[in-house]
Amino acid sequence: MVVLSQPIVDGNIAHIKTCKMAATAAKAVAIPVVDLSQSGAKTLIVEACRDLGFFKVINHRISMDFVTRLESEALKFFKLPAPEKAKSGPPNPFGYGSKVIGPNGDVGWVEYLLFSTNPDLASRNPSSTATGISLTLWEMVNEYVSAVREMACEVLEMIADELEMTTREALSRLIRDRKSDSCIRINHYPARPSLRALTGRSLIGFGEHTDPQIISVLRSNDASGLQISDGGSRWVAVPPDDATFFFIVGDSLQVMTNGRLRSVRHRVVAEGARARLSMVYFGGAPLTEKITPLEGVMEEGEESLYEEFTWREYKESAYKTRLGDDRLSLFQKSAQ
Ligand SMILES: C=C1C[C@]23C[C@@]1(O)CC[C@H]2[C@@]12CC[C@H](O)[C@@](C)(C(=O)O1)[C@H]2[C@@H]3C(=O)O
Ligand SMILES: O=C(O)CCC(=O)C(=O)O
Ligand SMILES: [Fe+2]
Repeated sequence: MVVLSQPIVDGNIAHIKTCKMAATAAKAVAIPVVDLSQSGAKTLIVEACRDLGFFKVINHRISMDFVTRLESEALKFFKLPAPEKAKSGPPNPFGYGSKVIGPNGDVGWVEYLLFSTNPDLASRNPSSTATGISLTLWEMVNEYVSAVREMACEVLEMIADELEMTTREALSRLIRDRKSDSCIRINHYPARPSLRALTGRSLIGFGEHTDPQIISVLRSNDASGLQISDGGSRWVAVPPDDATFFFIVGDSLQVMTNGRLRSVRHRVVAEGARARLSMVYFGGAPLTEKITPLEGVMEEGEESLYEEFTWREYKESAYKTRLGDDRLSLFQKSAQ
């Protein structure tokens, strides 16, 4: 028998949430575009981080040819038979996962690879020898992380500069640190063309959430699905753009700027017609680092909106929450 297409994620979808197609009808909000080669970039970045917590960059100097090759290599992994992929799982939290997101019962129409880039946690990544993950994929992911981290540092330095922090490196040093607790996730949302036609609803690929780290850098192929919250009750569809990188403000950056920059809720709706592949680098602080408003940002006499915590404390707390929970509210002073 010739297998023309294999079910990339196994059978039953009954437990995955759906949303009405109407909810996905995008409000016309322009996604801010920042040209990194322009002198006014830092002002535009900070404006976008205050308004939406989200923007995309052009003229970023990362080779798109390399990124496309990495994407094909990742797709080769996702096309492997399920038992081969399962050798790299279950995610704990790192490794291959299918439908299950995190440890607390969240599910979505997604399969993924999640790796830590923190050398101290490397032993928790799937071992490169027995997993179905090719050596080429490992090497390319590492090279990608280095390039994207550098771009994230450049952006964080512009933010520090614009907000008049004490040094340009006040933020970037945290993710340049050898002990930076960062990770990379490759998400694959298989195509499922019949669903929308049959039910008029779309499957939730990755439920709504904020990213806990400082900043996330997202790149996807040209399949749609990503939506961001406008801060109110509306979802804004983000038109895919495979030549750019999207930046997402994380909870830690919201705290370090005492709420000036805001972490944005986002989700992926698996629209079904085309498979979506996204790669997200999450830039996090070292585990022992205090996540607290930074000097230079605060006005005289201004108090922190948050209790003091380390990244380790925040991360441990985050991993006890469901994906859509408001994790920061647990640390908000007004909450007590
Ligand atoms: C449900 C969960 C998945 C998550 C850990 C958590 O308990 C809550 C935060 C989730 C999140 C969202 C952003 C990133 O994709 C992620 C890797 C992260 O750091 O926080 C995931 C976690 C995960 O998938 O393990
Ligand atoms: O796949 C995407 O486009 C977004 C995924 C995401 O938000 C995440 O992995 O945290
Ligand atoms: Fe996210």
